[in-house]
Amino acid sequence: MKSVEQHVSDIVKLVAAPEPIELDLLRAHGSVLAETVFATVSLPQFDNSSMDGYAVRAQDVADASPQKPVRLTVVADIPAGDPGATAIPPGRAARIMTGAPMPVGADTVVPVEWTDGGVANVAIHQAPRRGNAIRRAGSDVEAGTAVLTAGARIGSAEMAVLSAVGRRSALVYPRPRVVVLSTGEELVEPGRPLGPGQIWESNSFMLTAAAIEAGCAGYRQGFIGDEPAAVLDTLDDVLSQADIIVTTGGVSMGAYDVVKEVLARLGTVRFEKVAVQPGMPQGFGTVGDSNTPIITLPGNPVSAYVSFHLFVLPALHKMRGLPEEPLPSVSARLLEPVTSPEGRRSYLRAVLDYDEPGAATAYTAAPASRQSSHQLSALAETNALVVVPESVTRLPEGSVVEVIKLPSR
Ligand SMILES: Nc1nc2c(c(=O)[nH]1)N[C@H]1C(S)=C(S)[C@@H](COP(=O)(O)OP(=O)(O)OC[C@H]3O[C@@H](n4cnc5c(N)ncnc54)[C@H](O)[C@@H]3O)O[C@H]1N2
Ligand code: MOO
Repeated sequence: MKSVEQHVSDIVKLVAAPEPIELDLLRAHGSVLAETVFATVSLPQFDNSSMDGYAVRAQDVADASPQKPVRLTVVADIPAGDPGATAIPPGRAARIMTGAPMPVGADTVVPVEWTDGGVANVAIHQAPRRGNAIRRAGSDVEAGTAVLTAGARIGSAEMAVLSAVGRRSALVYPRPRVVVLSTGEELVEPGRPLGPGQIWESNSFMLTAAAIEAGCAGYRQGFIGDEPAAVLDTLDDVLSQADIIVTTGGVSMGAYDVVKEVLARLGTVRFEKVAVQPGMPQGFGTVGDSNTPIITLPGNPVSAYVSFHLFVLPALHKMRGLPEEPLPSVSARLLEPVTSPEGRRSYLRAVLDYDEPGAATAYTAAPASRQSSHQLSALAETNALVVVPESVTRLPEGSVVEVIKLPSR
């Protein structure tokens, strides 16, 4: 049987690294930055007030106290957005709002709470230190510095930085479009009634969500029955919308394993057994004139979920322009004994907990009691995968094992 590493490597080789494109900011959300972004101006660009209050000269209010408030004439009102042309003479104040530029002549802001809030005149009853409540030009970002480096994932924080330095668009690796298609004559759309022998379809929902969680644009094509012509037609339809197609079901040994039958005829898709549990029957290749990559996962829901994380995620990372790195893992102490088939590497669903910071391993792993590949309820109850090597068939409670943390769990 093929090793897990070989299968990961084959699938990663199957997909291409992305070409960068310029995208408008909100469309760039979730993409990976393909350029380093420099600030063309300083942020803030000008000294401004960090509080609503009064712009003054510190020396004019140095003696202010509750017993002897200092009274100043207010000569101007400076809202945020003021062009900053105001000047105050000695012994005068200007009412100033948060974010408004400091007037020429003032060196300090007195918060409104330290005053009587006067409009024509103001009584100040607490002396500020010089420079109080002023945000200096360049105190956030200096002009010419890099604010984001190539490779950054554009989330809400990066969106804030890009727009604040005046960028309307960015050079990015766009999110790969992942089309998810399931097969099976027994499948019924959730929300519709079930007939005898039927089940509600879940794989395409699960994997579309997983693709979106992985930073891709996930599209649920839904599911089709076991009719080869329908499978071919549907694949043809989705080719133009997909950077990669992920299918589930129909890849084992059954008489109706339609994905295998149809794609094997197209010639470029290989079907293999990988030494893994769950997720042994796997396939990958390309379809159509566009040579669109296709990964065919097994239909059992837990097998599809685990194989997505083991085999599809690394490819999606490459397609997003991210470095190839495995999912993070830690060493943990097993809270229950586990078993595993000889010659296959098991990935057992488990709850990983941070337990005793002082102990040899600070983590514990509690394997789910339901480990069969149809027992999908265990997926939502767990957050990690315990790895049991190919040569190991049982491990007692207390064994220290490698545990992979599942993303977004
Ligand atoms: N004689 C053999 N039988 C099986 C073998 C084998 O080596 N020899 N391998 C088993 C393993 S391991 C797996 S995994 C499955 C893979 O089967 P397929 O990929 O062909 O998937 P199906 O037969 O279509 O479905 C399997 C199972 O999963 C349910 N399913 C399928 N699609 C969905 C969906 N979209 N949503 C929810 N549930 C789904 C389906 O009803 C079946 O129960 O083969 C074993 N058999
Ligand atoms: O290898 Mo299959 O994926 O267990 O159920």
